[in-house]
Amino acid sequence: MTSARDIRPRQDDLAAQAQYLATSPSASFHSPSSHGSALTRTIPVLNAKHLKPFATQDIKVLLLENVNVAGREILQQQGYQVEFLKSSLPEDQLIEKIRDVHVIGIRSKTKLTERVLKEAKNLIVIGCFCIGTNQVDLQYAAEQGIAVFNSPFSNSRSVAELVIGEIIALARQLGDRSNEMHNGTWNKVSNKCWEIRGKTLGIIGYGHIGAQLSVLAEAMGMSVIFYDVLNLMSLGTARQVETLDQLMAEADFITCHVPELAETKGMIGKPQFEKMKTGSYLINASRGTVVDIPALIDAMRSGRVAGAALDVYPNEPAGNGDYFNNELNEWGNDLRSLKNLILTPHIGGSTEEAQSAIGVEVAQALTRYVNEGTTLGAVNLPEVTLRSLTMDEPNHARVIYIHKNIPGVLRKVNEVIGDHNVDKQMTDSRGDVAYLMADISNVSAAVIKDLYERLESLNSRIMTRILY
Ligand SMILES: NC(=O)c1ccc[n+]([C@@H]2O[C@H](COP(=O)([O-])OP(=O)(O)OC[C@H]3O[C@@H](n4cnc5c(N)ncnc54)[C@H](O)[C@@H]3O)[C@@H](O)[C@H]2O)c1
Ligand SMILES: O=C(O)CC[C@@H](O)C(=O)O
Repeated sequence: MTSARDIRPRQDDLAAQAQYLATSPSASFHSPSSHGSALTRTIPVLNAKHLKPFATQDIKVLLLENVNVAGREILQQQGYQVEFLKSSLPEDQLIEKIRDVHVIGIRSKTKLTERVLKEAKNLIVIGCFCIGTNQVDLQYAAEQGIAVFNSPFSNSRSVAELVIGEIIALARQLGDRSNEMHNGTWNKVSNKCWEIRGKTLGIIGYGHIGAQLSVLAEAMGMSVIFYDVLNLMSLGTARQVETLDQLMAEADFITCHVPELAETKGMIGKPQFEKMKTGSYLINASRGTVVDIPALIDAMRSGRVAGAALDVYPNEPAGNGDYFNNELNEWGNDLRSLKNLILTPHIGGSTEEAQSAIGVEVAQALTRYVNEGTTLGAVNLPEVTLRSLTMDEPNHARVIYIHKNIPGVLRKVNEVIGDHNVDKQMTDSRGDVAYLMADISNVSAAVIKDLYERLESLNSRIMTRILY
């Protein structure tokens, strides 16, 4: 039995359910991941009972944007109905599809706005198979009781390696020399081509990617400075600077690794370019809104910026093809006309290693959430977990009550569950939303139905699920 959102309860009695669970195909769920994924955050319980709130084949999953096969397989092995599409969908088609599904998996392109999520009447969980979660209205999702998971660092190394490659490529004008050779021109020059040894790298945003990059850059003889809103421990001999202006003025190479936020929108614009040293370089592999591209074009034309690498853009196509044109971004042709400018199609995290690690990590988080209600790693709900029920506890039920964080709720919930034997319980809140999990023993199907209906009738209710 689960939420009022219309996933219907199985009619089996509990004994039959236990029998079904014992032979469930979900054994892979507890197998260890080779990439140290989120799974390692939970302690596996021997003889754990796999809670299945409903026939797994009734769970509908929509995967967009070519989610990696490793993730797809984990969801398919659960018995869920998995629909897979290579690209994202236009909003009207997305709304049509999302009405029907319980789980959606996306990457950076699909925008799950309030308008889209309003139509998602059955949705219980969103998986962002990437780092960024700016494409989802996290607050609105939380208010609807929809959990959101991502993969916080599985592609960080891939991005850091790409940036290292770009620093050298820009310093040596590799893109231009290669283009010339492709066009039959031999142009053997050293003018304004540099070693990176001894140069200063300025990192904006010293999180997972920025810190990884810092270590790699120092290993190649660069000096590293960084700017971050948080006061952070510097790795190696890197040095935190106090202002963005200071970083812009000191660095030879500047690279952006901040999330898309209201405060980071247009954070590198005309005033910042004017602070840069003449002949310095800019790299952006964070989000397309962080750099003002017309201002970059001006700075490159004036010679202030000697080269740049862009991996992300304010508007990106839904899928692969001939779409990077002026219709998408009006400055496209101006950008293409510039020398020593590396343009890549948002591939910072696109390596085999990163994509399969992300696939496994996010698919496991989704499976754990659907089957056990565990929110560890959720980016918009409080992190709540209870140790797994075991096969020796066949008549237990797990109550999950997602509710508004208002005074007096726990008293009312305890009036409902307090007549039963509550083995364990955990509750936590995050902003306006709270998440309660309680394991109750010796319950019959009739009791479960009664508990469910009483919790659903409370005015604090956002979503009730009972797993057994
Ligand atoms: N190109 C790609 O394929 C690709 C791949 C992965 C991530 N990304 C993007 O890169 C971003 C950074 O990734 P991460 O894993 O390093 O994130 P992170 O959260 O680990 O680090 C971000 C850092 O930015 C800092 N920050 C936030 N706002 C800031 C501001 N206004 N000024 C200065 N610093 C600020 C934070 O304090 C934090 O230290 C992601 O949010 C994502 O959008 C792109
Ligand atoms: O794979 C993607 O679409 C996004 C990659 C990257 O920007 C991320 O946020 O992890």
